[in-house]
Amino acid sequence: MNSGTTQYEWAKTIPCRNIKIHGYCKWEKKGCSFNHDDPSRKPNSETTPVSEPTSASTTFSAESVPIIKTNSGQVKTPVPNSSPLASHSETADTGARKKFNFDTPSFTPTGSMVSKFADLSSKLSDIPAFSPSSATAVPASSGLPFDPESAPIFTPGLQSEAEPFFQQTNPFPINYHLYAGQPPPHIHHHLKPHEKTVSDLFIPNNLREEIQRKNEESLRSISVAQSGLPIHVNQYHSLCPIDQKFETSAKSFGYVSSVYKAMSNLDGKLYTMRRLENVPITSEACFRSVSKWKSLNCANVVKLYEVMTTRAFDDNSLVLVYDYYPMSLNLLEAHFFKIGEKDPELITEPLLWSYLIQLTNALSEVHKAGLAVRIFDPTKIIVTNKGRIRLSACGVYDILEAATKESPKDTLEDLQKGDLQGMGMLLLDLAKSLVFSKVQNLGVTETIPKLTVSDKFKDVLRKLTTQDISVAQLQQIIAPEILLFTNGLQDSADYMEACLSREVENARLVRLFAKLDSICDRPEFIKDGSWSETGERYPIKLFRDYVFHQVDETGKPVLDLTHVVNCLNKLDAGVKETILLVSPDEMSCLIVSYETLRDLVEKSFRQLRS
Ligand SMILES: Nc1ncnc2c1ncn2[C@@H]1O[C@H](COP(=O)(O)OP(=O)(O)OP(=O)(O)O)[C@@H](O)[C@H]1O
Repeated sequence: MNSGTTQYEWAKTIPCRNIKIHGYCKWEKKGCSFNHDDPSRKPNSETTPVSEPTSASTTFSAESVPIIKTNSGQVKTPVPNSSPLASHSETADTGARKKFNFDTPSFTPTGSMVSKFADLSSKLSDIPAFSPSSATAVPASSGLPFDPESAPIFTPGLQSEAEPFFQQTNPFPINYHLYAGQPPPHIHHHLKPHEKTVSDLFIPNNLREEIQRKNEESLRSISVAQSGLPIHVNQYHSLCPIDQKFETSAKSFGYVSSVYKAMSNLDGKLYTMRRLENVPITSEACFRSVSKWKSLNCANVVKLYEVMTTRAFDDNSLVLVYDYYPMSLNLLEAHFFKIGEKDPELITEPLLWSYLIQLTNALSEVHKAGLAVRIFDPTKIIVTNKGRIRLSACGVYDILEAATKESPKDTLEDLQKGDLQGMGMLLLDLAKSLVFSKVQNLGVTETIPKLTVSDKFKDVLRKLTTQDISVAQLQQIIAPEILLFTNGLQDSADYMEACLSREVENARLVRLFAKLDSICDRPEFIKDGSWSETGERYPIKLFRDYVFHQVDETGKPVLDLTHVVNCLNKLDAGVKETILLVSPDEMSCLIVSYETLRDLVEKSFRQLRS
């Protein structure tokens, strides 16, 4: 065909089918012989800017995501059967014109996303809002007009002409590394009051690392073939030695003992098993005190759950089951040995006061329960957290004594007095490590004056080790220090709460991640276009792209954590704010609110589960 000439006169009266089908004819001025005087056409419709929002968007129904087939055969954008768009004067009467056509003058990027957004932002008010409507899919032929090609990528924050980049809606500087180390302190100095680093969004790295290490330690396991341990001991399985020394000498209790981590088959929780080999348990009477120990709840005593005898280890073992505290070390290991890379922690006077207060608390509770601790061995007190100690082998002596003796030698009162003295001796031993001169061979009364601690602490040590003092009297003497300690505990609780509040969003975000990923791109539904290529899942899929797969004007991935967190929080909250979602090929777009998206996610996830 020659441009500008009409070759076929007979065709002049026949309406051009391109106009019927596509809304315009791109050969109109280039030689097309057919009649282009379609009364429904507006002048220059073929030159309408492709980024014109009125022709760029469509509305979308939550309950039913109607389906349109594009010319390329792809099943595409949903169109509602009743929507604000239907009453739009231009779109209502030019339904056919706005169907997508590959021959439509193609969208030409204007250089950057900035200009695209700038065009769009001024027209935002023209984009009809999404309103959930019917649950029935609307066939393509009855679909509302939609020109996907002219729908630019859109980010809701781009309302301001002056601030066109969507990243600018984000309140924080971008940091792509979730777990990047803390920036050097001087960086903080230059931050404006409203500015934060990504690390401010999460719990401090050292705390996170500590918790992760504990989790790792909890998950550590060893095969039965390697450990030579039984597959299970009653309901406890997955036994793993905690004490790595594998010593077989009888130490603290006069019996060879070992400590294992084990999982209960009943509740799936981890417990600590203390096993003593070949204990001559002859009757149930040996376990007389066990019920009292089991009912004792104290923050400074490791809780005892169960005591049993077993032949699972091919001997007559006595097994005591306690709470499990991953990564804990006993006092000896914590302060006097280098364990792996960890140097022993220095003992200071504030730490000694803290230990004294915690042990006094333990004694007080134990004595109130009509029991006695009886052992103040530094290996039988564990440090479960920084500065937090717990008595770890309670109840063992009571059982051993009952198993080996006819009747107890000491009365409960004597044993309880002995506890105070035992505690004093333990603290004295710890305090000795502060002294550089040789005090090891001196008696108690000569050693105390040589200690490099305050007079008050020396006085307490003297009272504990050489005088008759009750727990109540001790509590009175150390009351001011208890208050100081309580103050520190409250500060620590506040700090932990603050850390927790930083991470509190993360749990719900993970749940959302899980849901989104469970719904989108399911391999078994790949052939079922109605699962995620159309229908109710399609907006979810587009939303996922909107959150995670944004690119900048050069096509480079935009890795903006704050955008991800913002979007997911809004989705979780189901806010009414609407966003425009555009398919990766820019052929489909839809406006949908977070509220609707949330309902869709919930509904689709429920469908998966049903
Ligand atoms: N409840 C517990 N949770 C976690 N770890 C614990 C617990 N009780 C003890 N441990 C740890 O187990 C390890 C061994 O403990 P302990 O020294 O009491 O056992 P042992 O060496 O077998 O005793 P013994 O001195 O009688 O030989 C220590 O590192 C201790 O911190």
